[in-house]
Amino acid sequence: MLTDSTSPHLPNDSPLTMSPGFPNSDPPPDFGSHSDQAADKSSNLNAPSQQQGELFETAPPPWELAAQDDVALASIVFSEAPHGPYDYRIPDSMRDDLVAGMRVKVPLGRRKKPIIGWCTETKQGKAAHRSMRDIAEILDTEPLCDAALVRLVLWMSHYYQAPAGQVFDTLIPSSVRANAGTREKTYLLPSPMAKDDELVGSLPTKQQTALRFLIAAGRPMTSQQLSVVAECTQGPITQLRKKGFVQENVRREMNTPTSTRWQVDDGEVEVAHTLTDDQAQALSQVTGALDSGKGRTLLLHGVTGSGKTEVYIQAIEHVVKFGRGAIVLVPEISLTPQTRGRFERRFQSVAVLHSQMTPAERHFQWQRIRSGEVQVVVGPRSAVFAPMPHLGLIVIDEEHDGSFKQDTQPRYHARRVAYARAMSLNIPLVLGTATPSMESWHATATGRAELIKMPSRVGNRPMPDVQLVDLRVRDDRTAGAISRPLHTAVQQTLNENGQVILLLNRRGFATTIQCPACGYVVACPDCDMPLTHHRDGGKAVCHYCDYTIATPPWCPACRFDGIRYGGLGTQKLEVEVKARFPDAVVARMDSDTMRRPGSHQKVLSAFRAGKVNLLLGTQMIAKGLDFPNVLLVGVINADGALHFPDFRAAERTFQLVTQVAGRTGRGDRGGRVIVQTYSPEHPAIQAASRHDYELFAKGEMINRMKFNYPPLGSVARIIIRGVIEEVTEAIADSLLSRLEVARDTLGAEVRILGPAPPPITKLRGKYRFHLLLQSVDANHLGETIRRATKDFKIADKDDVQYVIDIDPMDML
Ligand SMILES: Nc1ncnc2c1ncn2[C@@H]1O[C@H](COP(=O)(O)OP(=O)(O)OP(=O)(O)O)[C@@H](O)[C@H]1O
Ligand SMILES: [Zn+2]
Repeated sequence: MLTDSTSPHLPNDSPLTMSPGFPNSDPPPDFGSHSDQAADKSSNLNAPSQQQGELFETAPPPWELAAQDDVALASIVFSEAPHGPYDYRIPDSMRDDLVAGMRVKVPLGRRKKPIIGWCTETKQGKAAHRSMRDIAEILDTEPLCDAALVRLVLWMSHYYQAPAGQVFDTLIPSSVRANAGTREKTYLLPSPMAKDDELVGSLPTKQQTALRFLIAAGRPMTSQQLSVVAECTQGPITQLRKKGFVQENVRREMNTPTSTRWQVDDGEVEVAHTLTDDQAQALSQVTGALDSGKGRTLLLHGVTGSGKTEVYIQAIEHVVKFGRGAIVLVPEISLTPQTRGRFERRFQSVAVLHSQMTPAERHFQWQRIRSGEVQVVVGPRSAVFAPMPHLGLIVIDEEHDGSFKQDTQPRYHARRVAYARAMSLNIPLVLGTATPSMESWHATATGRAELIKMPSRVGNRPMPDVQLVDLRVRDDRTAGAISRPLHTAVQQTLNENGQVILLLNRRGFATTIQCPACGYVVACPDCDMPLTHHRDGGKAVCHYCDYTIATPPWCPACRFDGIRYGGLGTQKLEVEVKARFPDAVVARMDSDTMRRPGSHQKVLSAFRAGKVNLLLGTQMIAKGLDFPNVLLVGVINADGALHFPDFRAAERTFQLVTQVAGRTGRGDRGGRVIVQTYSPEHPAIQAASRHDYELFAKGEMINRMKFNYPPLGSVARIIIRGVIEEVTEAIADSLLSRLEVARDTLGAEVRILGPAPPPITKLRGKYRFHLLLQSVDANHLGETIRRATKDFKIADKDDVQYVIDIDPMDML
């Protein structure tokens, strides 16, 4: 992200307007008419194609253009194939109502019924051919996306190479599209006829009474309400309607108001702190950026416990003072009551978005946000699309977190999108973290982002001492997962009434089930990955697709009955911990124990209250938690993520160890960290043990430079999947040749690798191949793929699909 060449606001990106008046290409007769945006222009690296989104309002309004054009047209896109855009004629009766960002119904192909599409643009133009079709119906009275969000959609569609219709569906939750939790209510109001006293006087008494009540009320009423105040049955009211004395007005309303504030009573208090010098300095840099009225990116690099949240809050207070609002993105797993509470206690009107909302709640919050009453939206990556009318600031907390990248189409990164949105609105984007992503760090080095440092903890608390335990040293090892030094430290901490956090980034009990006699590994038939044994319920589960069987008591291959459970998951660790420290109250936090809504809160408040002595779990315990009595953090195996075939493996390891280490030493009693590892000399682990981000970043940047990996270059990945291995590979091969041709025609500098089987060779019953593309110029990369995949059709009978992943976050 943040590479110059792709910055949406840069002028050199720019003949990108949705310029009306561009010649229409010949449309396929059955599919409406191809829109300008789809007009076939041979791609040219220096003049990106017309469909590229432009985030700024640069196009003159349609009526200022070419007077010879004579029809009102709308560009419509669809979330299902064919995606469009196609041009439709806007009937005169709809001309004043249709605006980009609304949904419409239009005829498409030979379909019997009109289908739903999104309007991306209205314009004046020439009907391309006589049979050009008309918009059938407009579905929204107000656009669901304002002009700026429509531009964001078009930009995302271009950059991530995903159909605009799909991007719209991502921006606007289905609960909003379906009006979840609302119903239509019919209101009555007097018609002009009711002004005629003589006419009214001629009505039967009951009807007259009812009508006079309605007139006196001076506001629309439902017939129910009217019958109550007028003390009559529905009969007279129905008569009034029939005779035309009252008119009907249908409105959509929320069924029941959903409570907007919850868990305010979690026993915590939130006071405005007197800022430390670091915080005050950071805040003034952020408010300076806010007051500059410019789009700027600020990277707030503050060590764990440096009080970044307080800086966000006071910056948002500044924004709110000017009648504007802010969006705060947090990783889904840090949407804890603690985070929520911090914001809810400090602002009047907060909307917290999370994955466990009902559709009605989601819709309700969306409407609240759009109405302008919400000051702060807090939520995971999708909150970047919150329809705030006066957005003044976007904050991304833990900006390095992998959950900001969506792993289904459109595969967007919330940081990249937030950047695009902020720059187009000329507002600052604040990225906060103790462990900046290499992308953001590089941006500060090249001047595209400003660096703000908070190098010390609140109250000048020292960073915790980190001790590395080399698991290769036999004397320290035990039969279990906990080494001798870690065991001693846990015992000491418990004796002193301190609390302990243990991190193991693998859920389940045993991570492989293998037969010692024949070597057979129990694997998922659909994914070819080893199944993980889960003790509760005696299940073997595929962690990629959730395929579940009863754990086999003997080897399915050779019937040997001594099948072995190898590898270590959080369940097994829990058993070991309970055996070693029988007096301690232990809680486990992983996605298996945290399935039910509210389970997070339950465990964390028990931990806060001191009812739990030892908390163990996966990475969900590594972030954001702020508990002063945690005196020891243990990392069971720091190498877990280190040996992944991924250029980000070291970065992830550094982040995880640093973040979890940061959970201790946050109170007056200090704290220490024990990290168990087989590679204590690894630079990522060394740097994490010294809390030295810059040391890590420097070494890592040199590694990335060798191969032009991001952030020094751009990467894209194309995954091809299909049911028949040979067919899938053949299609991957033909895609490769198209990519090579496209690259050579464009003269683009792009390295293409593959097709090769990725680490996960089979997923949900489909074979997989991938192609990796690399370039120092994101534009070259994007254009090459766009050109190669344009008109690339795969026969239905082959049953092969491909997905494009721009800036992929994993290579699995
Ligand atoms: N100026 C201050 N004076 C006293 N306490 C403060 C101040 N600012 C923040 N705190 C407290 O310090 C603790 C740490 O703050 P916070 O959780 O914001 O840190 P952080 O930088 O986000 O850390 P992490 O990256 O580990 O999540 C919190 O309990 C917070 O209430
Ligand atoms: Zn599977």
